[in-house]
Amino acid sequence: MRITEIREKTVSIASPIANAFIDFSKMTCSVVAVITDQIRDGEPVIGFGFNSNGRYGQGALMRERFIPRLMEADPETLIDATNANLDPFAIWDRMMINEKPGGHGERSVAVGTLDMAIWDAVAKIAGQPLYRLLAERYRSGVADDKVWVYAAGGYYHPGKEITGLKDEMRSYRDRGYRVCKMKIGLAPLAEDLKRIEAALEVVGGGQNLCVDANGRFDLKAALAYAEALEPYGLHWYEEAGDPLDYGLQAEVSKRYGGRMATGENLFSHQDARNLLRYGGMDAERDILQFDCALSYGLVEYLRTLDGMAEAGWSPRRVVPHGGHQMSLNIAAGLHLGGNESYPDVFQPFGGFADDVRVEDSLVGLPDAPGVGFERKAALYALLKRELLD
Ligand SMILES: O=C([O-])CC(=O)C(=O)O
Ligand SMILES: [Mg+2]
Repeated sequence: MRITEIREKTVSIASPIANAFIDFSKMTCSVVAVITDQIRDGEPVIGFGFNSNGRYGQGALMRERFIPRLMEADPETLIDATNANLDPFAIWDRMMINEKPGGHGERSVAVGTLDMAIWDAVAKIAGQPLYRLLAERYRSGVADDKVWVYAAGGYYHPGKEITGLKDEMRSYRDRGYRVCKMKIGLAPLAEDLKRIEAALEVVGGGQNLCVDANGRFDLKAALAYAEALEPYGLHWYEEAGDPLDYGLQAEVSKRYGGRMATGENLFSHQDARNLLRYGGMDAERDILQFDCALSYGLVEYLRTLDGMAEAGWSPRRVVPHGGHQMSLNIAAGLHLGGNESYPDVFQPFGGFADDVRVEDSLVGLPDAPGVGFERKAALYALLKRELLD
């Protein structure tokens, strides 16, 4: 059993939206195909991956380091003999050979993208949906059959007035989402409060609205927002300050009475552990948002979850960033607390299988081998066009 070829391409996911820190006018994304010599239904097994959103395509790192390391390895060393399958852990170790510790940045995205494709191939070789394979290997067999999801959007957009924001939030609610998320921090506080109050008119109360500052605030601004937000009783207040400023997070956690969420820009189990050690977050109340695609993949995610358990955190406190099917599989298979969803933005990467409906903010997963990319027609068409044709 061996990987015969790995292909990668950078594609555009540009759009006119902006959060408090970046606009997405030049946003790109890596897509990869890991082609194996295994045959299922008369076709070679191919695993697909992509790098979520918000970090740019990582083709150069893959081409120069990670793909050659895998292709130069003795194929026997990348096999899981017990399960007669590829070994994602051996593959991860091989990709990370001669990489120094620390400084987790763009390489974690390159490795996370390849790792997604490896797990897709592993589940396809096993003939199982990934969430079931994960539940069998790591959670005594039973996957969740439904995952809680919330609708993320509420971006700043040229020409989008308050009525546009309300229409957007209403349309998420009409599509079965209970909790919705909107951006804050690009407008001044007073204007953001008007936007929040408008959204609250349509989502049915503070418990149904999250706000996301995308790491924009210094301590003073983060606290000013915390004080202004607290009376609304929001579902959560996300990424107030710089993702690595655990001191700021600890101070805001201490002063804000509601739930906080962060972690989408922490890319290693060491960074996640530092957040839990020094960020003052509450294991009974707060939410962690690590995204496997950005943070060295599922192999590293398992280490992050182990670190959380050691610190007394349940996996139910994790609701990953990214709105993609890989995190949805991890959520169902490893019993996380839910998953982000982008009903409208970052298409065709955001969103789940075409025939999956959201009901009362819950989604099921398709009964298809792998991650389920083939069950999302627009995404599968893109992967095929860019990587296989
Ligand atoms: O705007 C972004 O970069 C995405 C984001 O923060 C989220 O989905 O929470
Ligand atoms: Mg966010």
